[in-house]
Amino acid sequence: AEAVLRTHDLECCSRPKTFGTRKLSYGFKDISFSPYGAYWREMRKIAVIELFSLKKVQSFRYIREEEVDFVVKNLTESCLKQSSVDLSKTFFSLTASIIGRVALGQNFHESGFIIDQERIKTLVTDAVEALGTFTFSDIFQGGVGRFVDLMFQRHKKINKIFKELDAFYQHVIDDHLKPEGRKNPDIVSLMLDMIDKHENADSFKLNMDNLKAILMNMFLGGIDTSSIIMIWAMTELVRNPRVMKKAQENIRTILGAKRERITEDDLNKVDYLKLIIKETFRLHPPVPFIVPRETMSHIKIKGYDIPPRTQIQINVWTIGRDPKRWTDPEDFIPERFTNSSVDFRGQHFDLLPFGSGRRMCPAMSMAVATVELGLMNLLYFFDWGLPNGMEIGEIDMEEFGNLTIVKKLPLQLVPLRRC
Ligand code: HEM
Repeated sequence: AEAVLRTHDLECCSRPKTFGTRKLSYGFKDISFSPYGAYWREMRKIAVIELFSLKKVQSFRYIREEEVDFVVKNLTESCLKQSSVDLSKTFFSLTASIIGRVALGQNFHESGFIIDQERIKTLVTDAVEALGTFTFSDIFQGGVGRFVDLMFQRHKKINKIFKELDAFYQHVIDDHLKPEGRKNPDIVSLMLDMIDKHENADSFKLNMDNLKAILMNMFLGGIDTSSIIMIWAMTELVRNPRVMKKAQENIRTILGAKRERITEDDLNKVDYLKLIIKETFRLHPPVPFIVPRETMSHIKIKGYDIPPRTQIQINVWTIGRDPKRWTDPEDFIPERFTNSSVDFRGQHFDLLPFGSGRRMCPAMSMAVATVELGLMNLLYFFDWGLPNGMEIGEIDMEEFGNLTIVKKLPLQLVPLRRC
């Protein structure tokens, strides 16, 4: 669709039934990414009010800060060896650790955890890819599509991934159900408390499947996306030394030399980094087609009639590079946002990395806090070089993926400790 959709149009859309819910409900019931219908309204209310509210995001601040400190410590060790670092891996590990601790109260670095980070990476990557792949049921709703998918075993791989994730969630839930099991204020503990409270409610009753659906949403929606935007931001910065230098000078001047730690108290002091993040979202939205929507009622766009239950794909990647909307759209120029009110919070339809309207990303504040803190630390403490005499023009910019778009080749850079 052209970028002419008004907020009202996005309000008239929900998720297509075939997206997530059907695909993921083959292996086991009711575990879904982005549920649809009346059920999602209750789940979304819980997510927005109880799990991703600003207060909750603040309460997990210490986890983000500790995990970013851990990255800085590891990078400092790599500096001593003067070796290159796989920043794609570093960022994935950072976001996985944060989500792991926020959601489950457990850390993937800890030995003895039932699943290691490499396996989580494989599962999350495969699951996101499976979600973004069209199946016959997407096109032929009802029995025919499902039958053809069954014939071609289109769901076999998806089922396998989701069964493994289900077993993992179940294990963590069982641990939380043991006496003394709910010692951390993590999402599993919070939801188990809610399930207890809801037990006698007349209306919507939360159950274990709802809890697993929330965990699935957090794992598949939160790990990949936040790491992707940090990878692209660092890639653009090394390709644009002027911007990198300006960003580092800005951060180091404002925060002063010899700081031992950068915390979230520092985030609002530095403006230029915020412009860099906006510019990265414009050129590299991690979810280029946002997540599929379906019209709930008849709507009219630019004179075209769109009937109910039509699948809508909104190409925010193209909107972000549209020469009618942006000057020099292919260039990385954070200054374009100086004195501009355009933001990514769902109100400006030129820039929609988190979507908009009733199904927009409920965890935007949490994601932005992670991205800002991570990048600010990397830019304050380190200078960054290319490995093995590589030239800027040789940095590979190929994209890869379907539902999320990642830099195809890992980003390898050499850190030099500065501050
Ligand atoms: C930079 C990071 C992120 C980006 C770019 C992003 C982007 C998006 C987009 C484009 C959507 C669809 C919005 C729409 O249809 O209008 C979405 C939905 C969603 N996101 Fe995020 N997201 C990010 C981080 C996160 C995190 C950290 C979490 C959870 C921990 C999360 C959880 C969700 C959930 C649960 C939905 C589905 C909401 C619904 O269907 O009602 N996202 N996200």
